[in-house]
Amino acid sequence: MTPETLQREFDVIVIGAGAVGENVADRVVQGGLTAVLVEAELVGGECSYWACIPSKALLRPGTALHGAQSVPGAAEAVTLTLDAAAVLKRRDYFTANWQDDSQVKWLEGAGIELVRGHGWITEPRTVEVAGLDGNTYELKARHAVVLATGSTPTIPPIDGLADLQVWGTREATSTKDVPERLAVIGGGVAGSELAQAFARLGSDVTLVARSGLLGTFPAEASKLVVAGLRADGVAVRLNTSTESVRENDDGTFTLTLKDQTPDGRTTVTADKVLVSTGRHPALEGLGLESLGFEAQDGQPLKLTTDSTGLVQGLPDEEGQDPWLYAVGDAAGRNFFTHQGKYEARATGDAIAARAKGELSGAPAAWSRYAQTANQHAVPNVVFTDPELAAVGRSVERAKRDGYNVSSVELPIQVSGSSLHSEHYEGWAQLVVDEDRRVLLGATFAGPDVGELLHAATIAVVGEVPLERLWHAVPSFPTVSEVWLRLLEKYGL
Ligand SMILES: Cc1cc2nc3c(=O)[nH]c(=O)nc-3n(C[C@H](O)[C@H](O)[C@H](O)COP(=O)(O)OP(=O)(O)OC[C@H]3O[C@@H](n4cnc5c(N)ncnc54)[C@H](O)[C@@H]3O)c2cc1C
Ligand SMILES: NC(=O)c1ccc[n+]([C@@H]2O[C@H](COP(=O)([O-])OP(=O)(O)OC[C@H]3O[C@@H](n4cnc5c(N)ncnc54)[C@H](O)[C@@H]3O)[C@@H](O)[C@H]2O)c1
Repeated sequence: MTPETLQREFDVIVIGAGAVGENVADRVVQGGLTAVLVEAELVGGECSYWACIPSKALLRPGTALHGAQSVPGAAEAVTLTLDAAAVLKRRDYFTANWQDDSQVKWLEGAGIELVRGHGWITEPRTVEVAGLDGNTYELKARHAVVLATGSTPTIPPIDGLADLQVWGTREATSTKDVPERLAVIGGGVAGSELAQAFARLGSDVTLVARSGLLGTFPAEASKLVVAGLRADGVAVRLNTSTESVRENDDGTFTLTLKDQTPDGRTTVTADKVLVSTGRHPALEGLGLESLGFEAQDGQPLKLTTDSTGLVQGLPDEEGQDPWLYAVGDAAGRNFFTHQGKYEARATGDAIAARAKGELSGAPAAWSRYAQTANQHAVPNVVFTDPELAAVGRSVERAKRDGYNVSSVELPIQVSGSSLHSEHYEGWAQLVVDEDRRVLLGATFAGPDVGELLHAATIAVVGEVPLERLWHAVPSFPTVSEVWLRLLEKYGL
């Protein structure tokens, strides 16, 4: 077939059909507009095939097994270790074997068009797509173009690394085999979760963190995860930088680590090396330079968006609505699926409202068009065992933002936690705005605390006065009773 150039017009063009792009398109169509999604790989994006879903599928069996092993009576019934092949098979099920048919079907049902290929902006409201079918598509947007292109791994400048075929999180989450020895560089969320997943699947894991583990959490919380990883046999090397990585003749890798040993250096040999040292917005090759956006100081390009996701820095056009938006990882504010989808809902609704003349200028905070929670209440859970869960401001962040802050902390020791498992260890913290006596943030660490988080998110978003929160009685005997203990310790 001779390749063709096809011209199409839509109300809204969304580049990137990850969870975030899908949600923008859905809201736009629900708002009465037409939308096309442009996707270069799989509809569903990183989260469905290489990130949240497969990583949680790899973690959950180990957490379930450890849960049973931690309860006398059940522990006696557990006589074997994880069946790695069965875990990988279940992971394959959750990623639909890296086929996106069901997501495509969903798009069809939702009335969203799909063009498969790599897209980039050629001029305002115009996107060209090098179609995977060999055709070129020239797409025009009557109202908006949305960048929902996700993020790409940031590769650290470690000697030797650039030349080697090491694992990123994609290779780790989609692996068909469990390596005998795995070295993980990066002590953030992905590194901690995947180190534990592979340790429990049978790998001999070394996790190298240049400072503390999970450094964005309070130290009392993250140290419980360090203990959990070490209990699973992970060699957690804190305050250790990776000087070089080399491939050996037998295909294994040797890392030279700079640490506090008398020699100042040690080496670790592994069959696979996972690099999980953060991500940055995927904004390259999108034609943004033609609009005047340039990367600064050798750093990856970053955009600034307003509360509706509108990209800042483009000239106003007389009589025209603004047209360029960025959401989810591409917007570079939060790298979480749930928060990206929240942004997508607000952005999709704002685009539809602007198109219908129902919204002009900036929307009111907390209206359906504004991503106000981004400033106050971003929840996140680290799915290690024990888990970490946090929402809102930390004490340090609240102080920096000028709040009159106090905090209250406790080990989680309630009837619910004793019943949950033998030797339950947990920690909880509330961050309080003393002027308004409302919560600014909360952190929980411990087995299964992820499910405690939404109560805290509601309290922060609702700005529930502590005196009223006191009347939210946690059921007995749940781990949630830690809320009562925290409020009592606070003085209520
Ligand atoms: C290992 C790992 C585990 C994670 N676990 C969690 C978790 O448990 N919970 C959580 O909330 N978050 C988690 N995250 C973060 C989460 O995966 C991301 O925040 C989320 O995927 C972002 O969604 P998105 O739609 O913005 O981007 P993506 O899912 O990356 O989708 C972007 C899409 O755009 C496409 N694209 C990019 N450029 C173009 C182009 N020029 N033309 C056409 N298509 C293009 C890509 O192919 C991709 O499909 C995890 C991340 C990692 C790495
Ligand atoms: N459960 C979840 O919600 C979940 C799970 C995994 C990933 N994610 C998201 O995916 C994103 C990427 O995850 P991630 O763990 O790669 O990022 P991250 O930002 O959580 O952690 C990156 C880690 O790498 C370290 N690092 C950076 N440069 C380094 C260098 N040169 N040498 C050694 N260490 C270095 C940082 O200090 C940090 O500890 C995160 O922002 C997170 O939001 C979320």
